[in-house]
Parts: sequence; structure tokens; C-alpha cells
Amino acid sequence: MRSAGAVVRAAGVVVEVPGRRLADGLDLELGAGEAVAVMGPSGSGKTTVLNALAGLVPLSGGSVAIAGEPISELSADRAAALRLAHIGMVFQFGELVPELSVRENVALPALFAGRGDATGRADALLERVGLAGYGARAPEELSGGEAQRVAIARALVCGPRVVLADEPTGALDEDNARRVTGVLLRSCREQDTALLVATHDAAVAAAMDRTLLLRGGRLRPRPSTAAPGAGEGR
Ligand SMILES: Nc1ncnc2c1ncn2[C@@H]1O[C@H](COP(=O)(O)OP(=O)(O)OP(=O)(O)O)[C@@H](O)[C@H]1O
Repeated sequence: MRSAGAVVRAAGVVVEVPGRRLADGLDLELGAGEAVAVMGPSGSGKTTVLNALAGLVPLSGGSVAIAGEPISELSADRAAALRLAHIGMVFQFGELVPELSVRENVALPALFAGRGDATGRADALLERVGLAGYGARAPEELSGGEAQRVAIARALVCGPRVVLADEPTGALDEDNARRVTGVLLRSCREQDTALLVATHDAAVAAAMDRTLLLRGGRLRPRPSTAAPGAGEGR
């Protein structure tokens, strides 16, 4: 059974890169089954913040806990294990391994995590994202939208508590963007996964429960604008 409380809890997070503070006392609480968009101008630090939440960027201050575990305090090895168990990551260009089949790409995190029946899980997830029968294909045989749905299946294969998606529709046309957004949202609703999506796309943001704006190194609520049809279907 899943524990109560925030799946992602960031408090007073400070992230510095040479010459700039990208997070400056940033707070965030994200609950199970909650879908949140992060918007902000190019270069405001959205990617860096997502990476900081995943324990991939060292903090200069504050803390991040994932499923109650203080990922920002853990050794690199323990943070990697926590990431594998609880965080699914989706990137703008899918980042599939070109040498592996679609099925192997999806199964890979489950194999690393020592989960049983990685192939069976991969096939079930490919079916869920509308790509049953694509398992034997090579990534290069996929369209951008299909590749992104494979990347989502891979992010879900270990049953994460949170999915962090960085511009997941940035390289897609409107139809594929809507489909990918729908797949992300369905996993959030059906698996009770927390979902955080960095996006420039107002339609994607409008499909989420709320939208936060990254400005001045902090996340502030931003009223969402209606975008009929966003997030419906797959
Ligand atoms: N390790 C680093 N060293 C130096 N500068 C960095 C580092 N990481 C990020 N930056 C800079 O910090 C700024 C924020 O980068 P980031 O990719 O997080 O922004 P973003 O909001 O995701 O942008 P976009 O919307 O264009 O993807 C950029 O100017 C980037 O060049």
C-alpha cells in the first residue's frame, strides 16, 4: 500500500550553476495522482529543477524527498537506486537506446532493478500506450510520437511513484502532443503516479491539474487557461 503524504517534497532548494542561481529557495509539494505543469521562459531552469528533484544535480541548499526518502542527502549509489525504484523520467527526444529493440528499451530499467518478468511488463506497457505489436521494432523505425510513447512505457516499467517529463511533447505535432499528454495523464490517474511536466505548450499545461511558473528561482502558481480537448484520449 502506498503511504500518505507528498510523493515529491522540495523545501528551500537552491541550485547554482556558474554565475547563476537557477533555484533560489524553491518549494514544491506533489501528491500521488496529481498532475502539475512547470512553465517558464527558455533558460529559466526547468530542466535543471527537474534534474535536481531526481537527485541528478547537487543542491547548494534545501532538501528534496521522494516518497519520504531524502534523495538530496543520499550517496550517488543510493540516489540511483531510489531513482530506479520511484522515479520515471521522460525527455524531449525520447532518448531510446538505438541498438536495442523497442521491447528491450522498455524492459531495461526493470532488468536493472532485478524485477521479475521484465519482458512481460514491457509488453503490457506497450499495449497500454497503444503500441502492442511494436516490441520487435528498432527505435529508428518509429515516428517521433511513437518513440515518445515508448519512452513513457520505459519510464513506467518499474511502477514509479513520480514521473518527471521534460518537454515531452516539444518535438511533436499537435495530434501527437495530445496523444502523449493523454498517455502521461492516464498513468497518473490509473497508477496514482505523481506527474510533473516541464512544458512550453499551453495546451499541455491546461490538461494538468495546475500550472506552476518558474521565475526568479521559485515556483509560483499560474492560472491555467482552458484548452478544449487537451489530454483527452491517447
Ligand atoms: N551545469 C551547468 N553549468 C553552467 N550553466 C548551466 C548548467 N546547467 C544549466 N545551465 C544554464 O542554466 C540555464 C537554465 O538551463 P535549463 O536547461 O535548466 O533551462 P530550461 O528552462 O529548461 O530551458 P529550455 O526551456 O530552453 O529547455 C541555461 O542558461 C543553461 O545554459
